[in-house]
Amino acid sequence: MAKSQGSGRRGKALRSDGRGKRRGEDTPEVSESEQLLFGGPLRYDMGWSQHQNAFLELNVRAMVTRLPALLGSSFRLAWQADRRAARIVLAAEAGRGAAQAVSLLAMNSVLGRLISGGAIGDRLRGAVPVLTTLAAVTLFSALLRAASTYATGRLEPKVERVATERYLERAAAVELSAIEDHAFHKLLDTAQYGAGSARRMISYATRAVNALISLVAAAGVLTVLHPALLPLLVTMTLPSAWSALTNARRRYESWHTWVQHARAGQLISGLLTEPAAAPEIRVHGVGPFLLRHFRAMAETAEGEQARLARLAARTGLIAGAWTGLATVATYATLGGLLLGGAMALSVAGTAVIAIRTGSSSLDNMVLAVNSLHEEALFVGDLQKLYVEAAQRAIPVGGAPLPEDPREIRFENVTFSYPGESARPALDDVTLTLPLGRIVALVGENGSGKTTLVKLLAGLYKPDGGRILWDGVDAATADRHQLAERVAMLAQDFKRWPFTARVNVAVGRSSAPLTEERLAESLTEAGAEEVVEDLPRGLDTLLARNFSGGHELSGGQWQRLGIARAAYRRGRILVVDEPTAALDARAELEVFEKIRALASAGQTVVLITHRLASVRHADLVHVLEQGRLAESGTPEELLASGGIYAELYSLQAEQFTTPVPKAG
Ligand SMILES: Nc1ncnc2c1ncn2[C@@H]1O[C@H](COP(=O)(O)OP(=O)(O)OP(=O)(O)O)[C@@H](O)[C@H]1O
Repeated sequence: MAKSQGSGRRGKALRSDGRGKRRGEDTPEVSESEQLLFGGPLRYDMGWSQHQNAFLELNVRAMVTRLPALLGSSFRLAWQADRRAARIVLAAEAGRGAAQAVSLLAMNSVLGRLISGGAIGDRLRGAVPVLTTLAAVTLFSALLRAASTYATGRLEPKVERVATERYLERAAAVELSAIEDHAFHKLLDTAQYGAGSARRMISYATRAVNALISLVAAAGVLTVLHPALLPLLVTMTLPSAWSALTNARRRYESWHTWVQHARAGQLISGLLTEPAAAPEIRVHGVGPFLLRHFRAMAETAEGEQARLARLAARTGLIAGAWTGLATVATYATLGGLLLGGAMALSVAGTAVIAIRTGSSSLDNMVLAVNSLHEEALFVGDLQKLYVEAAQRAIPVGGAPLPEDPREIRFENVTFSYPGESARPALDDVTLTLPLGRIVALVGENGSGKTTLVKLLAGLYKPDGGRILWDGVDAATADRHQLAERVAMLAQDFKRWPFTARVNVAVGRSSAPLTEERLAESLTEAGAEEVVEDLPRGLDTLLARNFSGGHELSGGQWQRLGIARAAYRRGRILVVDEPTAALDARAELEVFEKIRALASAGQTVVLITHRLASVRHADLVHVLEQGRLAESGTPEELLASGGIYAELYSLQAEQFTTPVPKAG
């Protein structure tokens, strides 16, 4: 990656993973492994392309013109995080620059006195006051350096924390549709590097400011000594600036080209160690297959590193030769000025020191600005995310929803997921969910049941039609209130890697945890036994990968999930396939519990394929291909001989049809 200094996560990604064979130096091909994983050479746009060319356009002129903007944005980041520390850094760095100018002038005076005529003792005595000043300035500069180091050390983690917190806060506040949107997710991915970059920008900006001030000091002193000396400083420093920029640009280009390869390598190494893949890796012997691909990728990565090293060595040689020539020219000019009597020996001595200081400052500045520019690209992604996340945030406020609505009505609701699909997930659906009852949603796979409850919970907005809570349109309602009234046990509910207690109480994490409510919820869900069997009861960590962690079976998790939904105490309880992982006895028990919840006045919206369990529902809506096909009580639907009756008898037949004898 194009890191000019330090390692950084992006540099690491390329070092550990790599690149494939090359057609030419700048047009690398993609390895077989990469094609295997992503289905084609570099078609997978990683989102980096947003600033792909920004860095490639960078040259000495661009670097200089962009410097004020870069320093400005670093300062803004620092200012937002800690104003006091930002002021200290700025003042200390300005002070150090001034101290450097004073030191150079003092040095000139010391040399002048030492070289002048007279007894050596007198000359030394004459230099003492200036030497004392020099010592005081050096001490002052050291103190300033310490202050700057301390303040930068305080600033950096704060800047990163502020940026990360804002990133996470904004990411958590966007609509579900944004999280599921491929483009937004890509931005989320890219922007995650922004906070680290913001942190690094602080130290690079400090270095750049410091180098800039000492450069100005050295240049100022040189101009005072002799106007011909300034161009010499520039000539000596240009080669290293060119070499630093060329190498950085190459690394950046290489990283852009190989970022996907790096990700593929990481993906493979992750697969080899993750617990979820472990059984199949062992039983199906997938390990050697994955390892083979990993090795191939690592080898191509090494090849890329070698190529970059070769080019860097060549550039270094050219720059070294150029610097050597420039140095000879500089000293020859100084010699000429001395010989011609245009410059005193003491001035020449100071000039040599100033040129050395100035050229090392310029070197440092090039490196710092180079890195600053690169980090700024990633901070730019983060800022873009902030803006987009704010645009896609769940709205705050809205019309109040009735506390205890009598019914929720879907009126001609149509909804399609983004992307291509043959038909809408919900197509002109009109139905009613009377509150305080059990309403079952039934239908074949993909008929739109889960989509319907997601719309009910406000996770998506209808493309057409309305969802009315006693006449209040959910689209304009207060989303916070809407979520408050819903408890949801999704099909793929989250198995939080926390304790059993937290896994239940997370159902309402905004309120303080109450043991009484926890115990009630466990009873309502029939999950007491699950907890009793845990080695440390409710305090057992449910994350097998941690020491002391424990894993539950699918059915046990499902009971905890029901307990979580019960703990939430939402007016409407949505349960999507609550018994899929339960044994027959547990299933009966869970439906009993759900019935009990409904008779306590809670509305239950139940999605299940187990039609025997639907018999106890007050109302059944049957969906087919996104449309409402039938509605009624289970008895009415059975009597009408429609889809429900057909699915019901298919399931019933499974138990009554004799199993054909083998052979
Ligand atoms: N997040 C999503 N993005 C895109 N399409 C989706 C998404 N979720 C569901 N779909 C599509 O929407 C349609 C309805 O899916 P839905 O999950 O609502 O069906 P379902 O009736 O709950 O199915 P099942 O019984 O299998 O759970 C399907 O065609 C599915 O492919």
